Amino acid sequence: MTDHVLSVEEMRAAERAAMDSGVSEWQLMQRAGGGAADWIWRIAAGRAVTVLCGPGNNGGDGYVIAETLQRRGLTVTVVAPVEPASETARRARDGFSGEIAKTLVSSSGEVLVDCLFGYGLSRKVEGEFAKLLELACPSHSIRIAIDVPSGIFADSGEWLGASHRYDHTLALGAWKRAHFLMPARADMGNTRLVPIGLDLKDPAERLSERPRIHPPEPDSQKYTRGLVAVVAGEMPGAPLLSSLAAMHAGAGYVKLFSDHSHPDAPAELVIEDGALGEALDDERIGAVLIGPGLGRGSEARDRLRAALNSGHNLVLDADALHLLDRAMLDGADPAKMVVTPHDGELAKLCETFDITATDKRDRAIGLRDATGLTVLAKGPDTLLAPAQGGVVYFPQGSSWLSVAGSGDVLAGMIAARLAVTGDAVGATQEAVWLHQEASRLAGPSFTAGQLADAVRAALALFL
Ligand SMILES: NC(=O)C1=CN([C@@H]2O[C@H](COP(=O)(O)OP(=O)(O)OC[C@H]3O[C@@H](n4cnc5c(N)ncnc54)[C@H](O)[C@@H]3O)[C@@H](O)[C@H]2O)[C@@H](O)CC1
Ligand SMILES: [K+]
Repeated sequence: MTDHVLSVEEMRAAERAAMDSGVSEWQLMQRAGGGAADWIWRIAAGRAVTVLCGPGNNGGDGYVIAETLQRRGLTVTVVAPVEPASETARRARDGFSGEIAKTLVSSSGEVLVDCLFGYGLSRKVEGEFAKLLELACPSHSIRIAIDVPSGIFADSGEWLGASHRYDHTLALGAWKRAHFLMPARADMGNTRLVPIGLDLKDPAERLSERPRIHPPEPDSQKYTRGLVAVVAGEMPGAPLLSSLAAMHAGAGYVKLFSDHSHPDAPAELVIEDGALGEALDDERIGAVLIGPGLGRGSEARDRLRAALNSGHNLVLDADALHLLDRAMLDGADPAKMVVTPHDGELAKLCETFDITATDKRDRAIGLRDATGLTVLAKGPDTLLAPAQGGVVYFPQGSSWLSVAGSGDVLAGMIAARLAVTGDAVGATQEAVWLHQEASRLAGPSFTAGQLADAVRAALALFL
């Protein structure tokens, strides 16, 4: 299983379970160190390797890596400021046939392998360890972190001590939360998983699997293929962008409920003005999107109430997230709703619903638990807290997605996929993947309009 994302406690439990089933810690370390060495050997491509070994089993992995690479003919230097503290790490140290230095002798090198601390980091990295990283990281041209960069707290992704940038991070046995959370994620470079044969059951938290999107059924017609209603408000541009994205993301029919004139809208987009309550009273509607360009005045509030009371599947984004409160949710069905806050909107929602958590994952979970909503917390470390429980993480997306209107495009795609499938959690994941592929296809420095145009080609990659 490669999609589990484990907490430190769960990781320790998985390793204990492996040991209970007869696999020793030493065997696990051999698998971890041997698997990591395979990657490093390829990355190093003959260059000299410096391995930093800490006191715990992360350091133990380091000695296994060093011995494996040395036997394969690489020049290996091991630096270990302190003696191993665990029996298994001592055994690994004793199995290393080369010299062990206490400090870094040469101030420059080629490949750095950081095995000072893994998920056992329990406090800030200071003193000789901090100095060693300060010296070694900038002076090596390729930096590889084993399991997690030393100084990263594996459960939260925060740095305990100074941060350093790595080119590669090799996760051992299973992904940890830090592999998908900022700020850690930005400093890890390419991430790869080294399996060590753990038998992992039903993960509460996992990495989103690349989806398969199905073409319409042979007997489909425009209404059964998914009718999306995009509700506009004060500003005309954002809901138009959402509508365009929805049109390309597989919906059979997209209607924009707007009182603006929209001279730039394509002919295929049906624009209706007039009373919103009546317009939404159409049971063929598969999903409603409200929020982009909505505004925050009393009219916006009325439109949001109409959407919440419509009984349809609902995507709430942007301004709708500033207006939403407990009273508005009364009478609505949170199980049919997805909210898509970025960090600022998530903070506002947490204030509204009295959630005191400070980090992104805990806030998303807190909001989900307090409201029953499915929460997509957007950003460079987008994560999904489904109403049913658990957390879903995503592979790293393009940083070019940080452009105005990008969220409007994503919201439109979620609404489209939700109208097609009726499955809020599946639809949201499909849309995040489409968003990321569309950004790759759109090339660098795209506008949100160009991103929306690329959605159709992106969808073809998931059929
Ligand atoms: N337990 C197992 O079965 C396996 C563990 N593996 C490796 O073991 C790692 C976890 O091992 P450990 O639990 O020993 O933890 P670590 O190796 O991450 O570090 C723990 C040691 O460092 C000390 N320490 C923690 N924070 C410190 C700080 N800021 N300054 C100075 N000392 C500090 C602790 O007192 C302890 O001695 C994983 O990340 C992975 O690399 C792998 O070998 C796979 C198998
Ligand atoms: K490490």
